[in-house]
Amino acid sequence: MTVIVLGGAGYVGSHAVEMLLKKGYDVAVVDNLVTGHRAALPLDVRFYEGDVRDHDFLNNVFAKEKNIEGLMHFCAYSLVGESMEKPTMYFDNNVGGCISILETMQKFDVKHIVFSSTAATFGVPETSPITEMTPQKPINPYGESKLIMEKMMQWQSEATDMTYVALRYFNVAGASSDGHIGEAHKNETHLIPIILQVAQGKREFITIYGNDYKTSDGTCIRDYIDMEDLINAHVKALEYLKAGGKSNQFNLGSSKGYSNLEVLETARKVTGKNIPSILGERRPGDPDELVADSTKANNILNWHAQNDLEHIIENAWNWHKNHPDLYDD
Ligand SMILES: NC(=O)c1ccc[n+]([C@@H]2O[C@H](COP(=O)([O-])OP(=O)(O)OC[C@H]3O[C@@H](n4cnc5c(N)ncnc54)[C@H](O)[C@@H]3O)[C@@H](O)[C@H]2O)c1
Ligand SMILES: O=c1ccn([C@@H]2O[C@H](COP(=O)(O)OP(=O)(O)O[C@H]3O[C@H](CO)[C@H](O)[C@H](O)[C@H]3O)[C@@H](O)[C@H]2O)c(=O)[nH]1
Repeated sequence: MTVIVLGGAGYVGSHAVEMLLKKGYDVAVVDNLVTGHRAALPLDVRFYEGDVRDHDFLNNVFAKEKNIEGLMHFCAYSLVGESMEKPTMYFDNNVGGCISILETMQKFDVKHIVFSSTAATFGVPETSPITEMTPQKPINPYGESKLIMEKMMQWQSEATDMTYVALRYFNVAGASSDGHIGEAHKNETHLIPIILQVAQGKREFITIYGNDYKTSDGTCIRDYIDMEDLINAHVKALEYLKAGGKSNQFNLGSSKGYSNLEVLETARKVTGKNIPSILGERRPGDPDELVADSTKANNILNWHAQNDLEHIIENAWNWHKNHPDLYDD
């Protein structure tokens, strides 16, 4: 039985492929490489290059991969700032891709899908930490597109016998512990990899966006989740669905928040580098604090984050040091 990983050449998807293979699953990967890297995948994995919005392409893949027990779906555009400038591009790819995937699942009677949602579906929450009962009120097209995807999955699961799990990631970071794959976004905007690029000497300084937020030191607070913990949750979610679990949604984080300055200090400690920083303006659309309450994932999936921020940065630093040019493609 096969698991198809859609978006498997991306940052999160490539770590999912690695863990599924390690655990003995048969894996096939679909990716159009718009932001992904072929080099992030093992050479011998079955790889289909194409766009999930292309119905004929996806039909051909599903027809070839006969015994599909489930999908993991990572394909998306996922930059908040870019989504504010190009909303239709985000709805086209994220929602359009989801329509095509759900239709193809139905046609080929594929029963289960685990997919990436995001803390960005919550917008600026009124309370913290954020549970699954917290109202979802996205404040940008990216978060809105992911909320629409969640709702499409829900309606489709009511209309057919497919089941899904939406995993709402908080801030994903880190790399595989053996150091051979890691975060290699073509257009990097995330805090930890940018800080590590400064530590490597590839950038002069990190700009910390704003210090007048309603937090202890004035900088934003985020909840960082380790890549390997995150992928573990995907495997548990797939097994939960295969065992007959009902469609569900889970918030995934460590349940502990770190301010941007605390992240910077931890990176200085891990790398032993000075890492110069300057203070900049607030970045539009940044909530003060996003911290997950992952009790539900613990109760139902028997999942909790095991690795702390220091471990996350150690693995990320290991990857960045050993891959100064990231992937070569
Ligand atoms: N990285 C984070 O902190 C974070 C947080 C919350 C949610 N997410 C979600 O997790 C998922 C993976 O994120 P990532 O950081 O690995 O991003 P990524 O850009 O590295 O990976 C996305 C992958 O999907 C592929 N893709 C995109 N559109 C496609 C299409 N139409 N057809 C085929 N392939 C397509 C890309 O080429 C890429 O390989 C995304 O859905 C993102 O929204 C990420
Ligand atoms: O150069 C930088 C980059 C980021 N930041 C700050 O660092 C914090 C974290 O920013 P990231 O860009 O690393 O991550 P986000 O919190 O914006 O977003 C990430 O986590 C979200 C959920 O929490 C969504 O899932 C989203 O897709 C994902 O990119 C924010 O306060 C941001 O302003 C800086 O100060 N300087």
